Amino acid sequence: MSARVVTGLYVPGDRPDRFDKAVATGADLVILDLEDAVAPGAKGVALDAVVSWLRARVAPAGAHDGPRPLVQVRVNPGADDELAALRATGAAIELRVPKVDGVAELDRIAALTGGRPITALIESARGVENAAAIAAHPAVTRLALGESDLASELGSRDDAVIDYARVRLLFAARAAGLPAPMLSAYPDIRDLDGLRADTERGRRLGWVGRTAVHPSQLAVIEAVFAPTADELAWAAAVVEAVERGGVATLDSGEMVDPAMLGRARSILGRP
Ligand SMILES: CC(C)(COP(=O)(O)OP(=O)(O)OC[C@H]1O[C@@H](n2cnc3c(N)ncnc32)[C@H](O)[C@@H]1OP(=O)(O)O)[C@@H](O)C(=O)NCCC(=O)NCCSC(=O)C[C@H](O)C(=O)O
Ligand SMILES: [Mg+2]
Repeated sequence: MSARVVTGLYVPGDRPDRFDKAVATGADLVILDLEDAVAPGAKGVALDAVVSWLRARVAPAGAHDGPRPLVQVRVNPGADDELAALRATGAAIELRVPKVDGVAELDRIAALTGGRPITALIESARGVENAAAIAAHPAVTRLALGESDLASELGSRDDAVIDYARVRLLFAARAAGLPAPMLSAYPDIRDLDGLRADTERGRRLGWVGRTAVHPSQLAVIEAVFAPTADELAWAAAVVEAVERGGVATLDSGEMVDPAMLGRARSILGRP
């Protein structure tokens, strides 16, 4: 996946009236949720709704440009019937697999997905400890962190606990050549200041993007990850100076060299 993916929006699978609305928000990623957003008694209705919508609205796998936004379906753990039904749609979706804590289950799931990319949602202490192996699995194209489930298991949502998990997943993802993960959903939809502060903390740790649970959160996420004018100017100066001659000194006095090119190019959105 090379296109920019910074904002994601979850929508419950049993709310088909909101699927097109989710797309219309302009989020880079729309996640149709069959797992925790759907009550146990509504799982079948949700799967039918998701399958119908995918058939009607999402291009087949292998179509030239793939769908925009990117569409993921979050399945239930162990729900092979869901994987089979989603595969049968032929739609160019990705799978978001929750509660991944090891690679054995990924081998089984990967065999059922028809080669569709998997985002492994890690939300347990065991999953965090196994993050490097999970990231290295050939079917996994992204890691994600489920902070609410993790906090439930650990009995703490303290910043130190969350940051530890965020750092572990960032290293695991990057060591496996995966993109930096997107931050977990921020559950308090009225607290946009809290969302901003927590997203800024995640950005400082190297995470890129965030999933939202309400459309009102998307603008905050987009703003936090938009490069500032200073960052853009710095990045342009680094690229120009280094491409001109290896080591250089910016007007600010900062020495720059090829080691800084990766960060500069990523700020500029260049490969
Ligand atoms: C959180 C919500 C239940 C709030 O719903 P509601 O109170 O009905 O919202 P509003 O009245 O404010 O809606 C205003 C308009 O916005 C549209 N809307 C709202 N939410 C969405 C959405 N998610 N996608 C698309 N459109 C949405 C409404 O239709 C209204 O439109 P209009 O009538 O035209 O004005 C609800 O937002 C919601 O269900 N959110 C998603 C919840 C979810 O999926 N949760 C699971 C993912 S997070 C998770 O699982 C955590 C993780 O695993 C972990 O462990 O950390
Ligand atoms: Mg969860």
